[in-house]
Order: sequence, then structure tokens, then C-alpha cells
Amino acid sequence: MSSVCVKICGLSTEETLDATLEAGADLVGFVHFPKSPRHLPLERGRELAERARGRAQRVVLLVDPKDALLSAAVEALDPDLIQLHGRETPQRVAAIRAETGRPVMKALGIASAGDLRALPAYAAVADRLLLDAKAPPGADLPGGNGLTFDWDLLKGAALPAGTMLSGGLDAGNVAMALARTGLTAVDVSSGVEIRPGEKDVAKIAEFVAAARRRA
Ligand SMILES: O=C(O)c1ccccc1NCC(=O)[C@H](O)[C@H](O)COP(=O)(O)O
Repeated sequence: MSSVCVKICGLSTEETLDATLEAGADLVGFVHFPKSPRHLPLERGRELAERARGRAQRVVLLVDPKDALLSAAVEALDPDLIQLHGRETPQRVAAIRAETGRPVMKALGIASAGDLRALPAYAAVADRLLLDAKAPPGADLPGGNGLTFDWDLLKGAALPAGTMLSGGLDAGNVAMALARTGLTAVDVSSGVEIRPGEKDVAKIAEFVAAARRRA
């Protein structure tokens, strides 16, 4: 069986980035969203993305970005993948992909079976999908809230290869999540933190090992 693909999102220090790379994560995520405790100014994102170059896929996470921010983020981080975590329509996802020339991963919030109806339209235009728990009404953040969703909603769904599972994962539940959904790619942020925005090197290593330990 091939190895589970692991992304660690919301990295903001050299120490935790290095720990993530040493643990063997496949993707590293940098959040640019000022309301987030994981927000990185673009110049800081540039430094960390450069440090990870050639060692993992560098992902910049943006929320409903305007064209000017997109250009600035691509220039600064030179990302291997752009993660869109807002209310971008399929048309906007396609336009961003065309304008930037970069692969795009679209995050979809899942709370009920109905939320899966949007999936085919996004699968047609995005390079990858990420399924996250839908943010509660009034939440400050559209993701990174440490909430799980009912994984059984995915039973029977036609999910494109490489679809990432996220939302409330940690070293204790990731193997179960993979087994229940049949997916082979996972993303985590809160579950490897001590407090919002503060990643922990031991938790990162435990998560990567746990994701790849499944039978
Ligand atoms: O992490 C944030 O602060 C954030 C802000 C705005 C949009 C998305 C955000 N995070 C998304 C992620 O970190 C992950 O892709 C995913 O949602 C998992 O988060 P978690 O439940 O905390 O593991």
C-alpha cells in the first residue's frame, strides 16, 4: 500500500516547519488570513516557503482572495499549490487556476449530505479537493476550527483521487478517519497545536506517524 499523504497546515516558525519536514510530511501549509491566529504576513511566508523548497509541496492558504492578493502571494511564496478556503465558486476557482498557472486545492465545508452536491462542479475545475468540517454560524474562521464532521457522510460518494480529509484530526483519530472514509490524504492544524496558532513538534511527529501506521 502506498504511504498516506500528509499535510500540516498553519505553520509559522522555523522550528515547527523543520520538525514537519523531518517527520516526512508531504505538504506544508501557510495561512494568509489576518483574522487567523496562524496568519503569516507575505514576507514571513516567503522566508518559510523558501526554507521548505524542494522538501515538501508548499501550500498558501487564502480565503476569497482578490486578484491583487493572489499575485502578491504567488510572487512571495512561489507556492506549489494554492488552497482556497472561502466561498469561491467553481468559476472563480477555474479563473484563479488560469490566472496564476498554479494548481489549486478547493476546500469544501461538510456538515450534511447536501454539502456533497457541490463536489462534482468543484472536482471539474480544481486539481485537488479538501473536505473540512463546515464552520459553525458566526465562526471567525472558515476552517482550522478543530471540528470533525460525520465521516460516514462520505460513504458511497465519488471522491476524486487525492481528496484530502481534514477537520478535527489528531494523532488519536487519524487512523480511524482514514479507515472509515477510505481516503489516503489528510490535513491537520489544531490537532498538532498546544493552543491556537502554536504548533508542537512532538504532536506533529506523532500525527505523521499515526497517519501512516494504519493497517
Ligand atoms: O487555520 C486557520 O486559521 C484557517 C483560517 C482560515 C481558513 C482556513 C484555515 N485553516 C484550514 C486548515 O488548517 C485545514 O485546512 C483544515 O481546515 C484543518 O483544520 P483543523 O480542524 O484545525 O485541523
